Amino acid sequence: VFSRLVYKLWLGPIHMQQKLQSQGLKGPSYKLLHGNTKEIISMRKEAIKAPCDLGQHDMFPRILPHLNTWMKLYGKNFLIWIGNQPQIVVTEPELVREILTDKEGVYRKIKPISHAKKLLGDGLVVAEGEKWSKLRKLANHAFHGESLKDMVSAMVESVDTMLERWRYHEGKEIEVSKEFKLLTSDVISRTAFGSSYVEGKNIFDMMMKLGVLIAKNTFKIRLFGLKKIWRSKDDIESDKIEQSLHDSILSLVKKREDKVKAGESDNFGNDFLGSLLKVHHDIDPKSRISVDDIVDECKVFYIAGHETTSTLLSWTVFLLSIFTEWQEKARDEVVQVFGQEKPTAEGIARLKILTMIVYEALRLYSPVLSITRRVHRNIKLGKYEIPANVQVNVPTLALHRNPEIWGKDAHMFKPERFAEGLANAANRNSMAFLPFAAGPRSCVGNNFAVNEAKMTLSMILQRYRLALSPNYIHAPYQFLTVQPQHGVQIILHLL
Ligand code: HEM
Repeated sequence: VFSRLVYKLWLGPIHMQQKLQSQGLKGPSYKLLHGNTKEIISMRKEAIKAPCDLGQHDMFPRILPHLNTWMKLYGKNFLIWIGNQPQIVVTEPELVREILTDKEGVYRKIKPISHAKKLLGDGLVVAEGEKWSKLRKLANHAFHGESLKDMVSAMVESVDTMLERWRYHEGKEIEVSKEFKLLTSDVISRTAFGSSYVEGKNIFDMMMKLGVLIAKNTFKIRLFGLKKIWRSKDDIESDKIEQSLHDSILSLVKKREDKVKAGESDNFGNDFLGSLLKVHHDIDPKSRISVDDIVDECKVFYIAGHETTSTLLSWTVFLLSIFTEWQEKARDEVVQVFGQEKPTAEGIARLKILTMIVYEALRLYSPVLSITRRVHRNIKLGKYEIPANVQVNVPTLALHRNPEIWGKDAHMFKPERFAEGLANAANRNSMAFLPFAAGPRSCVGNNFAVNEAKMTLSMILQRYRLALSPNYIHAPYQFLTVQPQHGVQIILHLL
């Protein structure tokens, strides 16, 4: 046991470090047990001590200061250590393409552990192989094409409910990031699960509590096997939350099933939950999914379906409130397309300026910071020979602000970059803009999120002129996604 431990914690990492360094993959040196996590934690603490200047839109040095420092020292691709786990940070677009477009299953998802496992289970975000194909097919159907068009009226209803609350803040300040959390929770509840935010409120509350535990324990190194003999206060709490979360989602599922059993409905419904239940009851056992799969899938869509989009909305409103010329342009376009009528799916697709603004917000304030994979077997990545079980980490923000791709003004808000469409931005480099990743595991909710954001912004712009409150403090920080730490305070001027 002792010699295995010595190998795992010291000789193995040192040997791996030499092997990778000899190929040119340099990086901060491995430290016993912690790897580089202590340095990472202290650099991150230091970087967020003071707020940013309002004109600073390059978040990389603030949110990922360790990568910013090490990129300067070690180049575009380098090696870091998360505990005794080697991780290669990759920012070269050609290598990123090899990783994200892999069809042979070499670059696999990392199975979440501890509190993250309780949040995501084994749903679509982490599933692999046949299970992934089955779940992805269901989600593709539920969140694309015609299904998306059918969701428009539910989205409009949710935005209407939010704007009703905003009436009490006209001419005054409102903190919009909280509002957008409520809104996006309501939208995903209505569109995917046929309920309202109020019904799903305890589910969202529990997920946020798990989110807090994940954030608190990120980079905490636990000795292998220790968990089996000693459980921390956070472990015990997250066990309890996981159980309650499971029970709450199950009761939502049962409610839908009971309606069919009682003859109140002749099918499980056309929304995402309905399609999951249909597959659960499929006559072909090979096609079926279990109840636990349904619960995990609901968890994934509750969390992925609202947290990211609310962050996107907060940053876009922040940007519109300081770049008022773009706010005016976007409003002119919205009024031209919809007048004062409610947005429609066809009209949303015609909003060119608003799309450019949303893309530029996603480039600068990308809600998801990085994409991580585990190398399943020995593989050649560009010129590097990567051994199995090494992780690769693509910090998408590093590509989004790369001046070699985007030009010297990469750190500035310039929606005109996207004037010729997504494919023609960034010198047609398709790996330069990755807010939704790319390849087979790219975001299944991409169109849903962009539609929801454009719909919400259209309805806000039809009614209000947005001005940034002097109380706003510019402090992007990471909590699951990249959030405005102190919210986004906006003054609403009725038009
Ligand atoms: C602005 C909003 C959003 C952003 C920036 C975003 C970003 C991402 C990214 C970067 C990934 C890839 C993660 C990886 O490969 O490690 C991803 C995957 C995923 N996203 Fe999103 N997302 C957004 C909205 C949504 C919404 C609204 C939903 C659900 C309705 C959703 C559901 C998912 C799912 C299920 C996956 C996993 C797909 C798979 O592995 O096959 N996302 N998202």
